[in-house]
Formats: sequence, structure tokens, C-alpha cells
Amino acid sequence: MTDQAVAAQAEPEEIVTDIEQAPRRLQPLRRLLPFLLRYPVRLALTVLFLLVSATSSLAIPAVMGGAIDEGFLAQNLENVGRYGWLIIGISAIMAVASGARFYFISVIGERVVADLRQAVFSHLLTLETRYFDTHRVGELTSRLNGDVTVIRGAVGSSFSLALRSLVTIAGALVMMILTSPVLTLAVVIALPAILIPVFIYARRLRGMSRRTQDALADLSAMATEMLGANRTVKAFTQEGEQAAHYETRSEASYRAEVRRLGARAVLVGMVIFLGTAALVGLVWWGARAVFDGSVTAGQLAQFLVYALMASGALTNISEVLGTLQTVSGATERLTEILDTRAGIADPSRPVPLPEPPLGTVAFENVGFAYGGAGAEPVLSALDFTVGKGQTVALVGPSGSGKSTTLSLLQRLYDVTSGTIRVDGIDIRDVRLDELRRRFAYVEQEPIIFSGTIAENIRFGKPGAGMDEVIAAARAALVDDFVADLPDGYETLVGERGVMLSGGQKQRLAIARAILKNAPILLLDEATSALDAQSERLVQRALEHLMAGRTTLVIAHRLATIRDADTILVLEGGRIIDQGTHDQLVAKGGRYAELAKLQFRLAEAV
Ligand SMILES: Nc1ncnc2c1ncn2[C@@H]1O[C@H](COP(=O)(O)OP(=O)(O)OP(=O)(O)O)[C@@H](O)[C@H]1O
Repeated sequence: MTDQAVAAQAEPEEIVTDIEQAPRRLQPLRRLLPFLLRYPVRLALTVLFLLVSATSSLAIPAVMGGAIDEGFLAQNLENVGRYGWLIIGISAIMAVASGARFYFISVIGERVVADLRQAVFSHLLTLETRYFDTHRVGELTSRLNGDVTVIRGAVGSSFSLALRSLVTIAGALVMMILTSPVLTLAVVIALPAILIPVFIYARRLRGMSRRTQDALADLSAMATEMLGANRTVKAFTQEGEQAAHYETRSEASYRAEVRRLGARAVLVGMVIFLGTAALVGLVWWGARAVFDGSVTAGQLAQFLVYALMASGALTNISEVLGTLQTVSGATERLTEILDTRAGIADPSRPVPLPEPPLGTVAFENVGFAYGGAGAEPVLSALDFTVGKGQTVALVGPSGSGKSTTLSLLQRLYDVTSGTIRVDGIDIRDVRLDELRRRFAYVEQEPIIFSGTIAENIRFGKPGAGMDEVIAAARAALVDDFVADLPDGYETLVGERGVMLSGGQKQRLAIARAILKNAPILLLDEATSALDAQSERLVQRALEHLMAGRTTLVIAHRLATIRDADTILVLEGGRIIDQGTHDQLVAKGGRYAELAKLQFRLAEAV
């Protein structure tokens, strides 16, 4: 089974635990407040329109009561008309206020979500490499999408519904007491008998709805993973197997949803029956009060409407509470990211690097362990210098620490002991962006983004003009294949550059590095063999790039090795030998053995 498939199958448990651990507390919601309070005017307008719409909706039943008593029962058509106009006027105010409330709260919701999403994304980009070593990118993007969407729903509608319901309950209760204290007392006594069973059942339903959400999250996680890995799936002829997995999960999600719908149907029935029974009881009780003259028929009608409004609002609140718990979980997961401090950050008093750049590198007795001091060291007592314009090649068996050395130089991780200097300055004293501007990095498997050829090259120097991009492309021999592409530099290269060959991707990455024009070049040569023609092109592109630059190269090509000023032979994180190719070959020993094994024999002949 493929790695991806294994990972996909490991996913359900993780997702379920994640969601089950979602807090039932609502405190994390407080963290949304600063985002909301950034827009005080819109917030104030929302509250204003909310109060206006709630008050006007509460006024209608009172007017209606008046219409019944003074209009219908008094058989006074004029009064019916007058009250009718009043109701139309109030409805107009209510309509405008409700529309405005909906608009402002939705805009705030969208605004908060956009702010939150941007804050989380830009914060994630500042976190150090170690964070990404221990967090799955799929999980992070799902937080960015899923959790943010959950919050959008809540801020836009649930908050508004909760506020409106609270105001309605309070207002309706006041109006009920004003209309008839005796009837209000009867309702307050009878209410728990109806609400308690409904609440208990609704809570069970919420648990079920969380399980269906889990099942859905699980389904979409699997689909994303498998579609992304479609080449691997095909290579291992896993289509049938994975489709069957998907079907099993999809069926589970369907069954969970059906169970939830059944339970919901029971709840709806329960609400209808208990509600109607309560209404009949209230009407009967009210009729008695009308007959003995303690309330008028209009007051009774008005009272019934208030009671219905209050109970509707109560039901809304119980639903909103459920939603807010989910939102609280989402908010907590996002604020967790925002609270993570970058382990590698700018120094408080940065030292500027010399201008113009010297282009020198020095490792002084550097030790490093991925797990921090005390853990198994990956590099020990690493000591070497690279002078301006020199090329130093790192060679050594797999796992000897070559890539780690380049990571440390870019300060993707901090050394555990010793010092690294660029142009004589300890890199921990330099601003991160200033330091990293001094390097151009060409990775072993270059990362190509899904935009156009020009955008990919321009990644080396944002804002570079088209003439600069083309000059870099010429130097990296990219322009010869671009000429054959339908849209030239504007051709889209597909996700991860799938539409380009291995050699073309490498040349594109070299063009990007040429455009960056940094004084120090970090090069991780590709191990995968290209055909002779591509290889020659990449080699020529590299020569253009290396010209006049200080270069640290993880070398796999004999040509690179031969031209290097110094070769550092690494083994087990230590430099076991150094010198030029000829010196080291003459010495015999480990380097000669390694050279035979590691460098392409074809090149040696
Ligand atoms: N992010 C990481 N977290 C923990 N350990 C790591 C990490 N990256 C590398 N290692 C470990 O550090 C050691 C050195 O790895 P490094 O990638 O520097 O070797 P390398 O010489 O570049 O190997 P290769 O030629 O195979 O790329 C290895 O034992 C590796 O398992």
C-alpha cells in the first residue's frame, strides 16, 4: 500500500479525536472579540438595527390586540383601518431594520473571516521549519478553510440569531407580564414541562450531528489526499481499492445522516405535538380569564402571539448554542496557530551585513541535533570557511548531514553549538530577510508553482521587469524550450510544474536563482539522472549561475567536484577529509571509495 493510502487510513481516528476533543466551553469565542471590535461603527449599526427590528416586531401584537378589542369586537371599521395602517407602518420600519441588520452583520462576518484567514496565513508563513516538520500541511490548510468557514457561518448568522432571540425573549416576556401577569405565571409554570424533554432530545441530536460532520470531514480528507496522489494511486493500481474505501466511508456518512434525520423528525413531531397541546391548554386557560372578565379577547390574542414568539426564540437559542460550541472549537484551533511564536525570529538589535556583500561563509565548531541539545547530534564540530567566489563541495553518504548544513546556513534551524558567520557576522545577529537575501538556493527537486513560467522565474525577484526575467531565462537556457510553448512565458505549467520535464524544471529553478542575483549560491544537485542532452543544458545553465558567486554545493556530478576549490567529505555529521579532487583521489581511502560509488560512473569514463 502506498504511503498516502496508509496516511489516509490513519486519518479517521485522528479527525474523530480532534473533533471529540472540541471544547464544549464557549470561552475561546472571546478571541473573536478583538476581530469584531475593529469595526465599531458597523457593530454599533448592527446593534441599533437589531433593537429597532426587535422592538417593532414586539409592537405588532400589541397593536393587533388593540385592533381586536377596539376594532373587531367594538365593530368599529374605522379603528380596524387605523390599526391596520399602524401595523403596515411598523412593518415597514421592521422590514428596513431587519434588512439592514442582516446586511451589517453579514458584512462584519465576512470581514472578520477575511481578517482571520489572512492573519493565520501570514502568521503560518513566519513560523520556522521545525513547526512544519511536526504539523501536517493538510491539517493546516483544513484549519484555514474548514475552521474559517465554520466561523463565517456563526458570525454572520448565529451571533445575529442569538442576539435577536435574546432581545425577543426579554421583550416578549415584558409584554406578556404587561398584558396579563396571571397568564404569564401559568406559562412560566408550564414551560419546563415542554422545554425540558425537547432540550434533552435536542442535545442528543447535536451529538449525532457532530458525528455526521466527522464522517464528512473524513470523506473529504480522503478524497483530497487520493486525488492529489493520483499518479501514485495509478502506479500501484489502487483505483479499485481506494474507490471501495471511499464507498465504505461514504455509506457510513449516509447512514449517520439518515439516523440524524430520523431523530430530527422525532424532534419536530415532539415540538409540534407538545407545542400544540400547550397552546390548547393556554387558550383554555385564557378563555376562562376572558369569560370571567380579567382579560379581553384582544389581550388574550396578543398574549398568545408573545408566548409563541418567546418559545420560538428559545428554540433558536438552543440551536445556536450547539453551533457556537462547534465555532468555539474552530476558533480555538485557529487561535492556537496565532499563539504559536516563531522559534527563529529577528534579533532584537540586528547587525547589518556589510555592503557591498563580501560573500564569505564560516562554520565555527558547529554542532546540531534536530531534537535540540541532548538529542542525537546530526552534525558535530563542523569547521570550515568559504572565501569570496570560491566553490566548496559537500560530499558524503546519504544521511551524513549535507542538506542539514545548507539548512543551518539559511537559519531554517538554529545551531545547537558553535557559530555560523556570513560576511563575518554571526547569522543570529542578522535580520532574517537580510540574511536570506544573500543566498540563492537551487533545490534538488525544485519547487515549481502552478502559475506561469514568468511568474515562476519572478519568484526570485518580485517586481522584476519582463526584460530581466527574459535575461535570466536566456542565461539558464530556459528560453529555448519556452519558444516552443504555446503561450511562451505566459504558459501555465500546472500544479508543481507537472507540464515540464525534470531538466526543464531544474533550468527554471536556475533562472529564478539567476534573477535573484544573490552573492552566495546554495546548490543541491539533482541525483536523478537526466539524459545526456538535458544534463549538458543544466550544466551550462549552472555555469552561468555559479560565475563570480561563492558556492556551496551538495555535489553529485563529477564535473562539479573537479571544479570545486575544496571538497568537504562528510560522514556521520563530521568532516572526515578535505582537499581538492586530485588531492583526495591521490590519498585513496574513503573519498576514492565514495567517488566510485556516488558520482555518476558514466561521467568518470
Ligand atoms: N527535519 C528533520 N527532522 C529530524 N531529523 C532529520 C530531519 N532532516 C534530516 N534529519 C536527519 O538528519 C540526518 C542528516 O540528514 P541530511 O538530510 O542532512 O543528510 P544528507 O547528507 O543531506 O542526506 P541525503 O544525501 O540522503 O539527502 C539524517 O539522519 C536524517 O534522518
